Amino acid sequence: GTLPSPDPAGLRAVLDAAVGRGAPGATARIDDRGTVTEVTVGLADRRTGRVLDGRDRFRIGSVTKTFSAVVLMQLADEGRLDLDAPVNRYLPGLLPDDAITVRHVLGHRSGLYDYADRLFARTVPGFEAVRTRVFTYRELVDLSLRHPRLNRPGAAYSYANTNFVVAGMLIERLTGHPVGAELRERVFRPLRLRDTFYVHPGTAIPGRHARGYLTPDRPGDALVDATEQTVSWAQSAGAVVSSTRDVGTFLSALLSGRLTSPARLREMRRTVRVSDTQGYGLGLRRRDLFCGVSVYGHTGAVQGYYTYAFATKDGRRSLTAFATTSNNGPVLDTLAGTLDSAFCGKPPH
Ligand SMILES: C[C@@H](NC(=O)[C@@H](C)NC(=O)CCCC[C@H](NC(=O)C[NH3+])C(=O)[O-])C(=O)O
Repeated sequence: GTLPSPDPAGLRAVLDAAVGRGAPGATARIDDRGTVTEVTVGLADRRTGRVLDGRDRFRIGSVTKTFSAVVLMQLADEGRLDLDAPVNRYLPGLLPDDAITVRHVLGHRSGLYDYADRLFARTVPGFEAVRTRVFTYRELVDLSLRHPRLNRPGAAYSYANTNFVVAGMLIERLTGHPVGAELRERVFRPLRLRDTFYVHPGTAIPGRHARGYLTPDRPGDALVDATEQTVSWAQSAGAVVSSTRDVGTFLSALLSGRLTSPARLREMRRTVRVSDTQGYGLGLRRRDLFCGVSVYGHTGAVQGYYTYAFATKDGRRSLTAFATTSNNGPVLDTLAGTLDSAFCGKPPH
């Protein structure tokens, strides 16, 4: 059916609230079959006072997981990957349990522990300890395997960055190319995503970008400029840099069936329950909004940057929003309101 019109005033109110709760800047872009609504509030750089621009690039964090999943779904379409095969068939001896399949990994049902929980138990020291470090995939998986698994393979949803590190290892093993090269060839170039880069292990965001500020755990402590980091702790789980326009283009292309076969797209959208209003498919989140619309995409949280990137099931309308802080629950919860403004229109009075 037809969606309510987007609510630009509501969108601005949400972004103003996010800035009011501690984000230096926030921006959102709705693309409704070519009709674009864009709202931007606050600063790109607190030191120089440069104001945020809707075209500024930023770190999309776990929205990267959707990009990595697309590469593996394409390999499945090409007959080079069996989603129900054990990961260990392609990466012998990697995981302690042959029963963990590729599908379990892409749906966060492997039970593998999320090493990021340990790395970032103390937010700022944890970040400072890894911000210039370069990890191998194997080191990250080994960090996870030091801990007991959370569930038997396939038995439950338990989010872990480890799963999309394994996804990156699968991409490199199956193609013989680095993840960045596969993302460029299969997604960035075909869709002409000129603001989108897989940046690892370099720490600099290419071109004009928003600076990201990490909120410390202790209230009142100064924000930490987290813009430059290797994101080596995440890589194929979180290292893509992009823009609101490019992420919207990507999600619309994916959900309108331009990146995979219809069968693979159906598999990506087949979700397991995360909560009453949320599900997780393969590298894809589903959120059910109060107005009865379900949207598909991903959230992101990398030091200094929160992202919401979702689109309608057919990809005809997309919303990409980011705020230039992280580790700030009120900002993350506030930013979720961009979905309501984008897909549910004006709230019922
Ligand atoms: C949530 C999102 N996940 C991601 O984007 C991945 C890449 N990020 C994380 O797992 C959080 C790492 C800690 C961030 C740090 N937090 C702390 O350090 C907390 N002690 C921060 O907020 O910057 C998703 O999949 O939806």
